[in-house]
Amino acid sequence: MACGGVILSNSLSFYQKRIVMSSRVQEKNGGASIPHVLSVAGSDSGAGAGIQADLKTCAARGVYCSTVITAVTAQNTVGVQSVHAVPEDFVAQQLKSVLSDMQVDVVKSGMLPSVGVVKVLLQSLAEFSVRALVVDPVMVSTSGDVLAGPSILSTFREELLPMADIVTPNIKEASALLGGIRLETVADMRTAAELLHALGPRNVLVKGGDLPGSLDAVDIFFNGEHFYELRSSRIKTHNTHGTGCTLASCIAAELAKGSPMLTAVRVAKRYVETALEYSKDILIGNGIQGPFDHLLRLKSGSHSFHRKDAFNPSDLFLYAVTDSGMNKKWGRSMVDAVAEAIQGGATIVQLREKDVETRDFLETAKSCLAVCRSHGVPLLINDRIDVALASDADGVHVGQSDMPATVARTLLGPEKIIGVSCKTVEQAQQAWIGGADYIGCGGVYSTNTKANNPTIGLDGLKTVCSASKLPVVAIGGINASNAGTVMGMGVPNLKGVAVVSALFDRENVLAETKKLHALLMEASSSSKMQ
Ligand SMILES: Cc1ncc(COP(=O)(O)OP(=O)(O)O)c(N)n1
Ligand SMILES: Cc1ncsc1CCOP(=O)(O)O
Ligand SMILES: [Mg+2]
Repeated sequence: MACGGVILSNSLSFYQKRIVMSSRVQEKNGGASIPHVLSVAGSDSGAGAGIQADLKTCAARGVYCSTVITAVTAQNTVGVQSVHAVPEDFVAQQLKSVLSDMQVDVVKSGMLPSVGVVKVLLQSLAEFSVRALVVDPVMVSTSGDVLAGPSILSTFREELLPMADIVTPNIKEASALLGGIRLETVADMRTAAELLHALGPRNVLVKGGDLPGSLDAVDIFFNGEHFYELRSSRIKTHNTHGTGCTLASCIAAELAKGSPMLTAVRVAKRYVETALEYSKDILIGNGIQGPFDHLLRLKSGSHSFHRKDAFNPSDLFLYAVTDSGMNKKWGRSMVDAVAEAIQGGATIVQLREKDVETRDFLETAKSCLAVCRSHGVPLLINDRIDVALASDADGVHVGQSDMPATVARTLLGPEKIIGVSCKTVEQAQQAWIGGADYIGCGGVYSTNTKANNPTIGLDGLKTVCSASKLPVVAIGGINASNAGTVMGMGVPNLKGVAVVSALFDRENVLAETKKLHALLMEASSSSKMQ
């Protein structure tokens, strides 16, 4: 592949391409480049899915989006009434117009209605290199209408997927791509992800939104080495038309901004979940599946531009609590430690700084917040409501002798996350009444990190979890040797573990976080199978 005098081989990884391409952009422009996604997809007249969803998603994520229209559909919230495929040579002309002129970072493909259109796209990608290709293998609309027939499957499998940096099928699409195999469980989704990966894409995300009988929406991400089970709460709403297009274009947008693949996927899932939650009651059209509001602005009575992401209990899965003493001992800054923990799989971060000056605490909070935000990971502040407010962190964690949850809620407002430490069922009940979002329960085991903290053991943890109306994270003396036991118990409401020394009183935060993440994944999936 050649473009602008730079040869970009398909065998280069996304990261290698990023380095080569960013130097090229600087050479060409001598200035800042604008993240740019090209959406190659069908038009949806109802504007919930397709090109329209991609444009709105990229706008919401601060990324420029150009468009190549492959088909024009007449559709609404009832279904697809008619499809008019754009002639292949005209698709080719659109691709040439965009790619020969503009610096596209990532191509996202959606509806590709014929083998000819797939081939035209692949030819264009051979002529004009881009950093990444995100393939949403659209086959059937959410209303059940066929958008790409079975004749295209072998071209997808043999020619398109090997070029993809990520492919994002739902269960039906994954099954169709794999010759109709039955996909009924999360274990089946893992198998499908592995089989699809063998067809050549660098990463696979099998979306489990249609999986029956699960409370959470579970997606399986596989990068050829590791599986990640990505959970988000299932939002009760009919306004889900266009979620697949939106997820894929948000992944493309985050990649265009420079995020690593897993981060892009996590951010995209959170974005879709936030938009669905925000839009769950809006009414557009008379059909059974409505569109949602990508820009979070249309709800009647709501005129605020910014709305924080809703709290997601699955964020408690691997909860990293900082300690500047430990990080100093190992010679690293707080920001570096937090960045490594997130890279290793931490799903939420709490700054717990007992002995720092307020001004330093605030500066650290702001720097860590920038890292957390860029990865879609919430940042909480321990004890200090003032620091949380001043830094605009995502919330606070308070104990039984800190600010009561009700007061914290009044000070912070409805959108911030509040966690409360509880050792007993009564405290858990109070936390719920006070408007907390989750409880931290422990110390489960003894620890040197917090002095004079009686342990409650696994039995105490089980008792509180079973009675709690809020999601729970376990804390206290948890490390690689016992995290599996804690998560493997499979008690109700227990969503994860919070750890300090097992991550930060170690030489290699990244490796320790990865190890703990893998152990938790294994324990939680085996407890679900019991
Ligand atoms: C997730 C989580 N759970 C419990 C605690 C302990 O909070 P607290 O009881 O207020 O004790 P300190 O951490 O402030 O010493 C926590 N920090 N995080
Ligand atoms: C803050 C806190 N609250 C209860 S135990 C504890 C300390 C947990 O630290 P570690 O994970 O190092 O045992
Ligand atoms: Mg406290």
